[in-house]
This record gives sequence, C-alpha cells and structure tokens, in this order.
Amino acid sequence: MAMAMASVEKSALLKLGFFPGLAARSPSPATTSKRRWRSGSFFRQQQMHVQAKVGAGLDLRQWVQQQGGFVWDGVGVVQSSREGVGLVAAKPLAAGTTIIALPHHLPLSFPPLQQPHSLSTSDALLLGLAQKVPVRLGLKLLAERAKEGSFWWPYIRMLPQTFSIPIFFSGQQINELHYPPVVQQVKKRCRFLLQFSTEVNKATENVLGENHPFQEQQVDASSLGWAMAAVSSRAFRTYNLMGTDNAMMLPLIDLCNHSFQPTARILQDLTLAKTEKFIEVVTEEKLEVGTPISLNYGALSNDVLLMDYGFIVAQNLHDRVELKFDGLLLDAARFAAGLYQSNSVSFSSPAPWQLPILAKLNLVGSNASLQVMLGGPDHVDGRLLAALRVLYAEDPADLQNIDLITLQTWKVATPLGLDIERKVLKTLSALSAVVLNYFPTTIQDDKDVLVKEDSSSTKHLITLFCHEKKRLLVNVMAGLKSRVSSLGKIDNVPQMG
Ligand SMILES: C[S@@+](CC[C@H](N)C(=O)[O-])C[C@H]1O[C@@H](n2cnc3c(N)ncnc32)[C@H](O)[C@@H]1O
Repeated sequence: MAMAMASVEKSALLKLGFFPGLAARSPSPATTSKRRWRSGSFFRQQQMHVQAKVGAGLDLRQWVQQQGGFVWDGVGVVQSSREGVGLVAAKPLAAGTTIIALPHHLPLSFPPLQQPHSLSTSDALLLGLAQKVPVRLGLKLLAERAKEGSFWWPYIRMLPQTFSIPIFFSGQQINELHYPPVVQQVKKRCRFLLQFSTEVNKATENVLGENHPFQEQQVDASSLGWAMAAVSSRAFRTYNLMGTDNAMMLPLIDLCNHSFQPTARILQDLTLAKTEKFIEVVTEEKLEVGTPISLNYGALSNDVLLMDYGFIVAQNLHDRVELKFDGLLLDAARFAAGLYQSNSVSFSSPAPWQLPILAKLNLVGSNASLQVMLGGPDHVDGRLLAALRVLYAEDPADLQNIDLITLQTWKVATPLGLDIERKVLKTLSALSAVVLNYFPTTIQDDKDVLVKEDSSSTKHLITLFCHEKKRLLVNVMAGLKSRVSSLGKIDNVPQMG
C-alpha cells in the first residue's frame, strides 16, 4: 500500500494500518502495576460525555493553532455513536482549499535515532524494544502517555480509551466472525501482544525513575494493544525526500473519519519537509455547512478495516473472500456442482503435465502462495480461474498454445472449450456456495440481528462483517450464473489463435 512519492512535490498520504502478520488471543485486562498508569486521569477524561468530547476536540484545535499550525475557522467538531468524533464544515468552503496545516514538530513519530551512544537510558531501552516490533510508534505513544507533562498530552487525552478492533473481542466474539483468515490473524496479533508485553517488562524490570521508558509503569498486553490499536487506526505514512517512510500520528487531522468518497485529502509537501507547515488537509470538493470532512484511508477490504480500524463499509468494492487454494476444497465444490464422477482424478493429485502450469501460477511448490480471492469485478481470482481450467483439461495438447494471461482472465470466453468452461463456472459457483455454507447463520438471520442490535455494538459489527461476506458470495454466484447463461448463447467455440 505504500506509495513511492519521493519525486512528487505534494504527495497524497495513506493511512498506515497494523503491521501485517502479527497477532493473538484476547489480551488480559490491565493488571497490577508497579505504578499506576496516568490512565487514572486519562480514563476519567475518556468518560467525558459527548459535549465534553467535542469541547476537547475544540481545545485540540486551539492547541494546534497555538503551536503554529493553521486551522480554518470553519472546522467544527462533532460526535456520533457510529463514527465517534469527527470534523465537519461549519461554514461553506471552496474546493482545493487548505483546512488544516501542521507544523513540523506536531506529529507524533518515532524519530530516527542515529547515535545510540548519545541516547538516554530510557530512549536506548525504547529503541531496543522498538526494533522488535513493526509498529514502533505504539511504544513511543505509550512512553508519552506515561510521561508527566508530555508535549503531546493535549493530543493524547483526546484518543479513545477503547477500540472496537477484534484484539479486544472476547474469544467467543472472535470465533463468531466465522471467517478463518481474520480469526487466525486476530489470534496471531493477540499472541504477539502477550509475548511482547513479557519482553517489555523483562527488559525494564530493574530500571528506575527517569531511566524507565514508561515511568516504571508495567506494560501489559492490554496497554500494548491499546497503543497498537491507536497507531493502526490513526497513524499515517509520511515520506522524506529520500522516499523513506515513517509512521506519524497527526493531531487534529486524525479526527477525520473515513469515506471512499472523501471530501478532503491529506498532502505532504516534500519540498517543505524542513519548514513549518508540511502536512496539510485540502478540500476535494466544495463544502457546505455540515459536510463531514472525511479522508479516504485507502483501498481497504473489510478485513483490514475491521482488524485495524474497528469498522467496516457495507458494499465495499475492495472487499473479498479469501480462500486457501486446496485440492480437497475444489473436489468438494466439484462434488457439490454434480460434476464428480467415480473415475474423476482428485484435484489434489494433478497430472504431471498440469503441474508446470500450476507452478507458474505459484499454486504448487514449496514457495507457493495459496491465498486466492472471490469477489471483485471479475468475481474470482485470476489464478483460481486459471487453475480450475487447467485441472479440468483432459489432454496436455489442450494447454499447449494457451498463455497464462488468457487462462487467468475472461477475455476469451472459452479458452479450453465450452465444456470445460461450463464445468469451471459451475465449480466456482459451487465453491462460493460451499464457503457460504460455512457460516452457521443465513443472510436473513443477520438482517434480523442487524435491525435489533445497537449499531455501535460489537454484535452489530460482527454480524455486519459476516453479512457482507455472505452478500459478496451471493453476488459472485449471481455473476458466475450469468456467465454460464451467456455461454449457452455461444454456438461456436472460438478457436485460440
Ligand atoms: C482516524 S480515527 C477518526 C477519529 C475517530 N472517529 C475518533 O473518535 O477519534 C479512525 C477511527 O474513527 C472511526 N471511523 C472512521 N471512519 C469511520 C466510518 N466511516 N465508519 C465508522 N467508523 C469510522 C473508527 O473507529 C476508526 O478507527
């Protein structure tokens, strides 16, 4: 997702997201600590009612201005139960206008520490620990949150106390997602947090006073999870002139909620990297009074939105259903499609002449990448489509003059003939049905829950997530069905040239 932007003057920034590939078990609640977290006051402030939260947002706006930042005087702060705090236009504004600009010293980042010998004990410890985590900014955030009189306190006090991301779900709620790619990833992240909290405490156990990066406060999986969630849901990637990226938390700017049709975008002026206002939010369109000031967090699937941000988008065009390419699963789909015969060779044991093509598709071999997707404009992953076409081929000669690109697209209606194409489409459709049946509840069950549950509840979020996956699978089946029907209209199988 990172964009190479070193050569452009103003670069659009993307949200950061969680470190891919980490993971977990539900973190234990905050336990005993040598000293109490500053969270006493932090948590009290987090229980502020709506009006106070909005007021704190306005205080943050003022702090940014006092620190030399620019905030358009029409920036309003609102709160809703669904999106939390957000920014809105309190006045009309033309497109292409700067709304917020931050000076260089306001973003919270983990600065590149190039001279380890000159570091304080506390910074050296933090650096050592940070080298073990992909998102080291979380540690910096925790260190600042622990520090009395932190420069960033006006910002940190505005951060949510809790996040609705799945690492904070109960074990049962995680399992209720019924979607193995996300369930596994969440469990992996939780495991990481538990392990890493042990490491952090071991590395700091005999450190006292100012030398302690977290002011002698014990860091448990829950506080680490809080920090990682704050970073995954709020940090942006910024770039320097060398194109090196760095994660930063951008006070006030990170109160903008997400939309795939955003009203603003965030720009980084690389040529001004050393001057005052180097990150700014600019309107994409004319704003009317009450228009939310939203940013596009990126072309993110619901899996990423759920795991990193704690919300999902209905009818998200970037969403997919992820599967592991597996001969047995394809056999089950072939069986469900009524295409399995007693003399059928299992898809788990491809013929030797089929293997080289499957290897070229990177679906067999020790370094194979077995993750394939359903959904999207073509309904299925090109590699899955190609693999099924190959697996249904009966004669090596069928595959001789076919290139890999053709096999992976719908460009040629029947690259291996009408019969094979029909089988492929029916198998893919049955595969979608098999995956759909994996969910223990129906689309109607979900609808019933969705109307009953509070839209800000975890139950609602989990149900909506499952509901959207099921809807996607039904759409895939409808798309494949219409392809089968259009095949019926083909009298002559086009010859490959
Ligand atoms: C960068 S913060 C935006 C400010 C945040 N609303 C707050 O209260 O501080 C991102 C978080 O806002 C919420 N959010 C942003 N866009 C959303 C959307 N379109 N729908 C639901 N929640 C959204 C999610 O909780 C997400 O993790």
